[in-house]
Amino acid sequence: MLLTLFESHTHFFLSMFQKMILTKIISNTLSLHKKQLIEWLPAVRYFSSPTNPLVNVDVNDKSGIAVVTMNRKPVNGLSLELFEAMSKALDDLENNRIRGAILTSSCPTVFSAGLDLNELYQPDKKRFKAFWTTFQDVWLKLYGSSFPTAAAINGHAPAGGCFLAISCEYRVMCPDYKIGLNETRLGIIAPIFLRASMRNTVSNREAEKALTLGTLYSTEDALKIGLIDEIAIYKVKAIERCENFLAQFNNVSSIARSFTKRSLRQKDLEELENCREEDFNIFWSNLIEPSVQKQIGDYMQSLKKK
Ligand SMILES: CCCCC/C=C\C/C=C/C/C=C/C(=O)SCCNC(=O)CCNC(=O)[C@H](O)C(C)(C)COP(=O)(O)OP(=O)(O)OC[C@H]1O[C@@H](n2cnc3c(N)ncnc32)[C@H](O)[C@@H]1OP(=O)(O)O
Repeated sequence: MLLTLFESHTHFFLSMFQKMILTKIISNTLSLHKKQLIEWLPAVRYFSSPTNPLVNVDVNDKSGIAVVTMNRKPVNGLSLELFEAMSKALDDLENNRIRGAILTSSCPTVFSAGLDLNELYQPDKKRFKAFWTTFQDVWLKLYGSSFPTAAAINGHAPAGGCFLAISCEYRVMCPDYKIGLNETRLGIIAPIFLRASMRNTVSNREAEKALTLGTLYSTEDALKIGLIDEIAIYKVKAIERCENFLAQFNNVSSIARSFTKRSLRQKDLEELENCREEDFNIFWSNLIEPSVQKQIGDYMQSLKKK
């Protein structure tokens, strides 16, 4: 109660100095360790991210909500550089204690086409290792973020695109697009952390069906199975609906919310934390199989011939 009041009334006005004093007073009063208390304090400093051409972060000073826009034309293929930019943006958001984040895309009809197939085809081991490790980092930071997250899916979201959306806590999608985890259709085995996000979103039975069949769902069918939460007619509306979802947390203690989220997702996060190297080794050895390489190469050709 004390904390909720404290958060709602001080959100915009505290200076860093006041925050230090308050930290001292409250930590003395409640006999809390300073690090624990800092987690409770509201955001007081908003920022605009230094421009990165691949990821734009726009924080609304009033709501404290950040819109994170992926901007790698033509289809937001998830390359090492895009993952690095996302990883950095997620660190900045965490450090600046924003109220929530909305992930979206600047491509008019594609949220993200998933992993950049050029990273998977005839890969160089050193680069692929950096790529895979950064992919893992992005998932750990997005799925485990202390702030609430939502995805405004303004276009197709196959494979890695769907994976980013389901790592968020809420999804609003525009009509007439496709979303799903189609990895098995490409001869690729969904990695451990991707399976965790899917199980956390739809029922275990739907997750099993969707992953083994590699189904790409229409927006309407995705809503039916709970893969998305709402449909919005176009991107601006999708962002608005995500903002409405995030605004609901204004009346909830941020410490209670973030601890609860963390405890629900902890097992999945630890599962990957404990086997990052093994996860890489499994994927690397599968990826360089000649049959898998041929399948990826043929698939890339088929996309170009369209
Ligand atoms: C056992 C093996 C272990 C291997 C481990 C590896 C990974 C495992 C786990 C990870 C999970 C994630 C996996 C993935 O994400 S794999 C990527 C899967 N993605 C797809 O299947 C989507 C492919 N793309 C499309 O279906 C369509 O492009 C689209 C997204 C529906 C958009 O259609 P649209 O008509 O608007 O655009 P185009 O198709 O004309 O595409 C424009 C342009 O972009 C190129 N392109 C498309 N997708 C990708 C991509 N993923 N990577 C790189 N390039 C892509 C396409 O070829 C066109 O290029 P052009 O030169 O012709 O302009």
